[in-house]
Amino acid sequence: MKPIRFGVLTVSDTCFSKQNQDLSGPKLQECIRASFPDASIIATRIVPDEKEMIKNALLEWSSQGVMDVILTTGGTGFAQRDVTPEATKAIIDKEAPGLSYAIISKGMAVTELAVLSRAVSGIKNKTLIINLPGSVKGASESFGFIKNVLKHAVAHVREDRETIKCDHKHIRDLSPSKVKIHQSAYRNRNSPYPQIDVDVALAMIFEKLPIASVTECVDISKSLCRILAEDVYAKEPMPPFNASIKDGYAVKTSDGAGVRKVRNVVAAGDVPDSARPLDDDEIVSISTGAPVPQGADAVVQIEDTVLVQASSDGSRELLVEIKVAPKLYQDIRPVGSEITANELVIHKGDAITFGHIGVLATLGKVNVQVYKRPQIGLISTGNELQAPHEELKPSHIRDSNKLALLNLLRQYSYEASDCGIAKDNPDSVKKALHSALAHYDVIITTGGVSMGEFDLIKNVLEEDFNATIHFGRVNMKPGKPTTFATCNFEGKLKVIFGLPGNPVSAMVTTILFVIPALRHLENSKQKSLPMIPVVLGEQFTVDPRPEYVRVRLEAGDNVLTAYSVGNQISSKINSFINANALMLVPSKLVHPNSFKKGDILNAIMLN
Ligand SMILES: Nc1nc2c(c(=O)[nH]1)N[C@H]1C(S)=C(S)[C@@H](COP(=O)(O)OP(=O)(O)OC[C@H]3O[C@@H](n4cnc5c(N)ncnc54)[C@H](O)[C@@H]3O)O[C@H]1N2
Ligand code: MOO
Ligand SMILES: [Mg+2]
Repeated sequence: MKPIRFGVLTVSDTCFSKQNQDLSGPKLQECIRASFPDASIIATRIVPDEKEMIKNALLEWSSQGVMDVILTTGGTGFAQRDVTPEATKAIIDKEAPGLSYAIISKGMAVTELAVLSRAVSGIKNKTLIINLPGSVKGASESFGFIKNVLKHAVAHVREDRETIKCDHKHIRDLSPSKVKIHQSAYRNRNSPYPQIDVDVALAMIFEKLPIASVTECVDISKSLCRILAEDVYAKEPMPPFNASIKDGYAVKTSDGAGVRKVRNVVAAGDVPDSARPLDDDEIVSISTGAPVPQGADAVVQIEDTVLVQASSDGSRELLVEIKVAPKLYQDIRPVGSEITANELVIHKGDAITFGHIGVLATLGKVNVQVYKRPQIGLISTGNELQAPHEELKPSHIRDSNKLALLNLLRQYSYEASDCGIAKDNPDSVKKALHSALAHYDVIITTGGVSMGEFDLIKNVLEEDFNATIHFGRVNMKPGKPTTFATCNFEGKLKVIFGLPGNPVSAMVTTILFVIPALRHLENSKQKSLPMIPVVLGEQFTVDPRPEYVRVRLEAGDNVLTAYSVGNQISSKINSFINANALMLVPSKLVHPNSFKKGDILNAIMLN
């Protein structure tokens, strides 16, 4: 469906007369942008509590066919001058009372005073008009109560049958999950998923996921870490003129050493007099970065000169002695000596660093084409989970995975959105996944992927979303039950990483699988994180599974030495506090004995 086009009309005498600042209008714009990122806000306006002026604004906006929704804020109360509902009623073709009813009834859960609203909603031409309260809190809360039905409402007003059909399918899809857990006595006693190696799992991810072909234009200031989708050429040479490398004097080498007349001063940014090239025995006082005047072919640094005569007030140098005979072109950066005009300076496929951004700024290129990134949603699962700010109830723990993973992703430059906490029952898992799949391309869940009767992610993905589970177990410690699946949701390929619930397992598998997958999806050349050799500072025991051990690397003479941060159990989230690397200790099946102090293994740097 085409993005929704909004108008926001603030109705207030005091805001109109500028006695008060309009806060509700801007707040509603913020709410619109947050809930409908691709929507456009066609117009905003402030009118006084005058029925005719409100009517005129609504009529003007709804007659042009450019606005789908007009939100009004203010003038819905019992005061004598509150006339927004009357103005709205006077111009609409049809009422849509359900919207106002929803606002009032849901508002009553917040404050009893919501019953005092007289707000009206209705349709004029092809525009839906909704009255919202005047307070910032009331306006934003009320918008929150109806925002979920707006898309569907607009589709109806536009008579967009395709969207309506699709929305109805959504609603059907939200029927209870097909997964039944009452016969759990007969559940699998062994995992049906083969335990594959990490590199096989990674190869499978790269094989199943497409690389980005769609690009978007971004401002260079927002392009850090993005993958460039165009070759960048220089329009102009750099430097654009012959520039001095030193503070000193622009001279003619043919004059050699000796006393010279100082003709004038050329500072950085000055344009030298091109009509009068430098004469013999003349020099020009010049700053670093200033253009070298015509006729000069070298710069002599001030350290190699002596003042011979100054003006009587000391403000100007008249005669200066050049002590050392200059060499041709010394201390001059010739035009184009760093970048030539039309040169290919940055290549398509590069990951943009601060250095690239500096070059782009130099070239005057303010926007660049980069590959589109997937939108990422994060779901925690577990009946035991509470939000970090909550007092712990018996048998509960706080959800640490959500914030740890959001920020781990951020550390690798990816932004993800919080898609809530699902309970360990099929309906709740289905609901959370459904809403995440509707909004995001890559969904990361934590918890619920192992062997327990309440580990439901894999079943719900298969049964309710017809997902293909490409792998459901990996030969690694921690992270064994890591699950990778794809599904088709409304014609789009969606990617699901079902990560183990144990906090360390979730973080390690994000580093090993999710970051490379995200990089692959955005066409990055560097997918997996590089491993570097490190020297063991102590003995490390071996496990049947290849183990990713949190270690502290200490820099010594040309080597990094690894020490364990202690207990490596996958629930111990604080083991990340002193760790700066993940070191791979190969499986006992490959290397039966412990690794000794001085042995060399490979590690991924964490920070
Ligand atoms: N019979 C078996 N049991 C288990 C196996 C197995 O192979 N056979 N594998 C173990 C391994 S290895 C792991 S890892 C865990 C993975 O468990 P799940 O992914 O099913 O996760 P949960 O059971 O939901 O939770 C595990 C653990 O993590 C805590 N948790 C969950 N979510 C969060 C969160 N958001 N923040 C903080 N902590 C969280 C949860 O309370 C549990 O303690 O399974 C083993 N079992
Ligand atoms: O794989 Mo689990 O992550 O060993 O604890
Ligand atoms: Mg479990």
